[in-house]
Amino acid sequence: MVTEHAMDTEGARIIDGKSIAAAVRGEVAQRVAELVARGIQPGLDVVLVGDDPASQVYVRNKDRAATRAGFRVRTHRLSAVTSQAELEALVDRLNADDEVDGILVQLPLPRGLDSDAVVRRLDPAKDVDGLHPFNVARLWMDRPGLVPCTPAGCIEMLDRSGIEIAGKRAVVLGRSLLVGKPIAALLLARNATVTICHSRTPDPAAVCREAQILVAAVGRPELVRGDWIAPGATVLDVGINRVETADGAGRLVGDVHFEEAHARAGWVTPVPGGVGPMTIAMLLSNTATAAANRRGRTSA
Ligand SMILES: Nc1nc2c(c(=O)[nH]1)N[C@@H](CN(C=O)c1ccc(C(=O)N[C@@H](CCC(=O)O)C(=O)O)cc1)CN2
Ligand SMILES: [Mg+2]
Repeated sequence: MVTEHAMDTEGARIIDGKSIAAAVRGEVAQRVAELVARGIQPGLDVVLVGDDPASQVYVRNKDRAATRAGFRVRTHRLSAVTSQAELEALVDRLNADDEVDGILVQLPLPRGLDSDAVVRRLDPAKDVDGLHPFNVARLWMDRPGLVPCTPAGCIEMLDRSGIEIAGKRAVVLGRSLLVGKPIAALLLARNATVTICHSRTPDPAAVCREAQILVAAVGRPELVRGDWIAPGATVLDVGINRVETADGAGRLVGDVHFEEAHARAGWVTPVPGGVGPMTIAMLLSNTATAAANRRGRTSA
């Protein structure tokens, strides 16, 4: 699960998101099998609006991973000219369908559609993205609820790598509803001392250098350089940025300059193969939780 290195000589230890995600998916498959054995077939409905190429890949991967884990999966593909009323009518129908345990509306929605209104329309008990205001409030109140998938995946990676959170200084770069704010809430709930940096923070490098746990989620390719990182820190890179290369093939980079981080940090997540794969694994986990909660079983 974790690649061992002696930090002084070989650099940071790599937190292998691919293998941790595979372990989580295996555990979820077990929980689904237990539900099925009790006569409950958990179901996930994924909604994709428009033809954004990245979203199409993510939705296909969600469908495939959920099917493999034993969920009944339906993917609803709507055209880019779908109206707000049509989209909300679909959400209403899925809310009312007792066989639907989880509803995921892939983001971003095409321009002109109000994603906040769509998310508010979801039944919070089926909101497996953890974005409905009810679930956001539960998170900040330290109450059990559905938690956004990528931040939940970050915590899972720390826990499964044996990295202590309580008492640590944590810095989160970015304040999005999908990642920055919820990861800050989760770290706070685990008794870290949390600072959020954003585009108006003076000298973010100096703030980041204070971090024992640094989470980068700003969508700026390789913004975080080696000298932003305290020696031995844990660095979670949530960024997934496609950059051009001389050969025209392009490549994926995170918000962190990997080689420089590797030379300074104690632990680091790669891109690809770090935080990204955890997003879908935690979606499956949330869907199993939603199914167990909705159907009156808490053991799964
Ligand atoms: N409704 C939601 N929309 C979006 C979410 C989300 O959690 N809920 N997150 C992102 C996209 N996303 C899932 O939807 C996602 C992003 C990345 C990965 C992943 O496995 N990345 C790989 C690289 C994949 C590649 O080659 O592009 C990695 O990092 O190794 C999975 C899911 C925005 N929308
Ligand atoms: Mg990654």
